[in-house]
Amino acid sequence: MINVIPGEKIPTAPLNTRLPVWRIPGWLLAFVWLGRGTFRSVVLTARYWWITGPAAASWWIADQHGWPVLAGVVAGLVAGALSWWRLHPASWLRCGWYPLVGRCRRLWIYRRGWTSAMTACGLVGVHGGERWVPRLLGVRSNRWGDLVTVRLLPGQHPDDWAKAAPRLAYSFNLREARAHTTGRPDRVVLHFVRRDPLVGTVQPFPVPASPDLSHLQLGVREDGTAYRLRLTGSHVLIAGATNSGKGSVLWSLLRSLAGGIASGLVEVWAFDPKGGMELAAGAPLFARFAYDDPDSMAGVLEEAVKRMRLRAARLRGVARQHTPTVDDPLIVVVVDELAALTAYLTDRKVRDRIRESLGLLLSQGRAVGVHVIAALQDPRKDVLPFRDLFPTRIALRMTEPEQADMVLGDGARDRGAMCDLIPETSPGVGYVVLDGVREPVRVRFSYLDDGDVSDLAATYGRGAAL
Ligand SMILES: Nc1ncnc2c1ncn2[C@@H]1O[C@H](COP(=O)(O)OP(=O)(O)OP(=O)(O)O)[C@@H](O)[C@H]1O
Repeated sequence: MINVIPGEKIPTAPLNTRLPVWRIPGWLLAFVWLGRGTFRSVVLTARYWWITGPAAASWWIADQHGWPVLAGVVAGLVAGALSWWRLHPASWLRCGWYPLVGRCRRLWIYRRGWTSAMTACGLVGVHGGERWVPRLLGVRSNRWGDLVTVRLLPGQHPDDWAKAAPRLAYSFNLREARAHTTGRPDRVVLHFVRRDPLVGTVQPFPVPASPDLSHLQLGVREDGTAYRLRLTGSHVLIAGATNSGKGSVLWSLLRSLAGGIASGLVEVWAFDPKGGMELAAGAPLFARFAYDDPDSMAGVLEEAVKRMRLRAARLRGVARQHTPTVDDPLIVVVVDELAALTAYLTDRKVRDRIRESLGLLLSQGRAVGVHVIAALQDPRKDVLPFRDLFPTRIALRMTEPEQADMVLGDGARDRGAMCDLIPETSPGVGYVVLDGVREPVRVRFSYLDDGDVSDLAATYGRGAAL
């Protein structure tokens, strides 16, 4: 029997030639090895100049001037570093300490275990019978973690690294890591978390007198920097299981707007279908406050739609984006539990009225300064039509792995949004997608206790409850 394979055969070797046998003398081999060894030593000396440079200088000083002089120079350098740290800690940390930590961790932690970690996590490529390990390009450290830049191998995608990131973290004896894309398509940055800045409660931030609607500070990111939300031209959906801290997101947002509420530039219309439990303490901050009675909530929402339509008619042909003024303020519609209005209501007529109004506000409100901020416990299909109308989405702790994708978009969990793994002991921690950044970012929102909420209402409230 003959096997006939329909295809082109790839020759094992393009040209079969028999090479003559060369006899290489031993002295030539020794010479080549010596040359290679010298070249490698020079490369290593140059690469690790920050170790070889000071070592050579110390040796020279000790040789030329003796050990006491070397001890004096070292003491002087330590004193200089200490005074720099005392006088200007920020620049010392940025330009002195963290670069040194980054170099040491690159050498001692990442370089040492690199090949074994890459192999164990399936990131090694095989080509022509040889194994190729991705190149480690650099390590930058800060107070909270290390940013490790890596060059991708042909055929790799940043998603491969995002999936492997949790296992890489454990390979380097850390708990968390995330992979981020960079401006260059051949690189990824692995963010290894050494100390979690989100472990402790984040205190409320100072209230700006006039809120910057494109940079409202609501929390802290896992690299220790501030998380700022862009409300201009957006609606915000906050999803999370019960006790995940949805209230803290709402209150952080209301606090960041409080200066505008007091000056009349911002009007908050609050809806608390759970009977006013969550939002009642802030009633003086709200221009409208509807709770409990679905019929009255439907009425207030219809009023918001009317305002939006009048404003849209006024702005048509004049401006493409509304600018808030005291006479024509920004309207922020806050809904504490969206599904209670759109899915769980038994009165079908009222539910349809509410659905229609919300749909109109969400689809037409952004440009005319009417923004919806809604919290949601269960991001299932009942609220699906509305979910897609929220450009900004925040996913707190969830009960099911697939819920992160439902809120933040397909593939969000694979890219690092492990909402189901957020511990119950970390309320207010969640994931957000930032403008222009592919991978979700972990943040913790500031927490206002009952006293903070009452103070906020007393200081910035306008007292117009329905
Ligand atoms: N950002 C935060 N930092 C620290 N603790 C928080 C934070 N947010 C909430 N908590 C704590 O978690 C508890 C539950 O928070 P919260 O009521 O905001 O959750 P929720 O998601 O709104 O719950 P529910 O769905 O039941 O309304 C709070 O009483 C508070 O003790």
